[in-house]
Amino acid sequence: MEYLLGDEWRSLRTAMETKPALRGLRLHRWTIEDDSQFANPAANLPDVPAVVNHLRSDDLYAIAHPALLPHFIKEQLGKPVPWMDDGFYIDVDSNLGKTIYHDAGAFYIQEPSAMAVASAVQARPGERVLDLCAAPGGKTTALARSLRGQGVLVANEIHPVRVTILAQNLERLGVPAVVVNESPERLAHAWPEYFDVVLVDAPCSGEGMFRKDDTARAEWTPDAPKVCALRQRDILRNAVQLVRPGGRLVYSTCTLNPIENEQVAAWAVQEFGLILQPLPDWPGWSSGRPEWADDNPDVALTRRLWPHLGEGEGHFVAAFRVPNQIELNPSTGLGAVQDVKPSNFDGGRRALVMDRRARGNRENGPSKKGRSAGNDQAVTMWYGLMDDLFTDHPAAWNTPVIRKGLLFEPAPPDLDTTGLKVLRTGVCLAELIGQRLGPHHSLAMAVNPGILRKRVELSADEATAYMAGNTLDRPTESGWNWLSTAGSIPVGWGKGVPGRVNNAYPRGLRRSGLLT
Ligand SMILES: C[S@@+](CC[C@H](N)C(=O)[O-])C[C@H]1O[C@@H](n2cnc3c(N)ncnc32)[C@H](O)[C@@H]1O
Repeated sequence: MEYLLGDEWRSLRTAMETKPALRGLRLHRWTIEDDSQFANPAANLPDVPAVVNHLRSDDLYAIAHPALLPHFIKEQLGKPVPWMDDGFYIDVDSNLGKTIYHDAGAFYIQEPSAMAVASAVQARPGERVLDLCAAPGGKTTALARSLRGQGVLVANEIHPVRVTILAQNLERLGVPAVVVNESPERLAHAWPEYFDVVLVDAPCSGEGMFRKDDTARAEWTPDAPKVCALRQRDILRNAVQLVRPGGRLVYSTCTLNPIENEQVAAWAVQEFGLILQPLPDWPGWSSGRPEWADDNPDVALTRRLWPHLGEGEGHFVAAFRVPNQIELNPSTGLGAVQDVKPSNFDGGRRALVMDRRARGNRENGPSKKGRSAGNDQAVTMWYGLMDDLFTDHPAAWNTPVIRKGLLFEPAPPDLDTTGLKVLRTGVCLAELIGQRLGPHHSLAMAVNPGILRKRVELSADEATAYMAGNTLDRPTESGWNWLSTAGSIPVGWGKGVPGRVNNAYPRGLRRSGLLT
């Protein structure tokens, strides 16, 4: 970096060595945009169904809704992160991660520069979006919020342990995504050209995280950038095949060297004919450096977030449009990875023209696999449970997918998941406990409150007791009740019996002493 940056190197070094890493959060279930209308705390909270309708036309999830932010949260929000709606800086010592609001998925704690990535994706309601390297889920949850519950969201993570952390975070934030544990290559074969937009938030050498993360520093080696760049090119080769003609591909890293940044972006332009798209100039963002790659002037459309120029850690983002017809290099060759000192790319490329439009997408109905008499009985119980819980429900819930005693929302009808390692096809709706069927915690976190028959709003102290696993001593309607706090932020299910509410909060999630 000293060689590349010249005099500027000293500022970067000082920023990395002497300034603390910055922290941030994104409000997920609250939004600040309509906050003014709730300026008077005595004013009634908005009626939930009306709010949901305001945000969403015909879908049934309620990821974000305007509600009064508890004081405790509001006073810990610093200045807004300019490039992310409802993104804020928070104190480095903030204890917001130890609150009931955190465990209720009301916000996601995310490093401010990392928020740049979802903002560059610009997912729109109704789009088909794939987050290809998704764990632990920071970007997936932001993408979900942009989609407002409309469209298709698939989150993939190749690592078998990290994918479960991803699934847990998506459950907590009520994100109804399909979650898969696959290699990009297998997905490229399964879902060619299915997505409007694919995000590759690539595994990288992590140099941008050096002041935040000791492990990133400890694991770095001089070879890391080149090794990572080969992997990044491999992932991109598959990612490109997942995007529909004319769709978008966003590539990001949290590292500083150009081998994994400008040079990968320039390579993708050369290799696949991708077209770099402009990205905004938010305060502290700067252009990518064509001279650190192949001098393609379009590389200046990529964006760098430098720790010494902006308020956040180091990041790189490139947004591409995928052309209508794509040329793939038939060799397995991922191309030579350049040294830091740029050399010219080999322009002569052997082209294999794939007519992407000829292949089309495969249509298929819900899988019949795994249906048995026991499953039919579970579905009958599920219909009874739905009548008990809801006044209305999405049509897809009539055909749940049943696996290992759990009932899931089916995958979107044109997304064929046969043969793939799928953790969930959508929200987990219910679980068999012995001979009985109960609503799953994921459903409590994702459901639109407007369709529920029985709801109980808990005080902050009651929510703390509930999340620690306690029974609530208060009368309520008998049977399953949906419990919420802080103006319809979900906390889970409780079963009403005379004089009290029995606790159905999953044992693995219980925590004592959460703050309010
Ligand atoms: C930078 S992290 C993703 C962070 C995530 N997008 C977020 O915002 O929370 C990169 C991820 O890529 C995964 N990964 C590693 N090797 C991979 C490969 N060959 N193909 C796809 N993903 C890979 C890692 O396990 C890791 O979870």
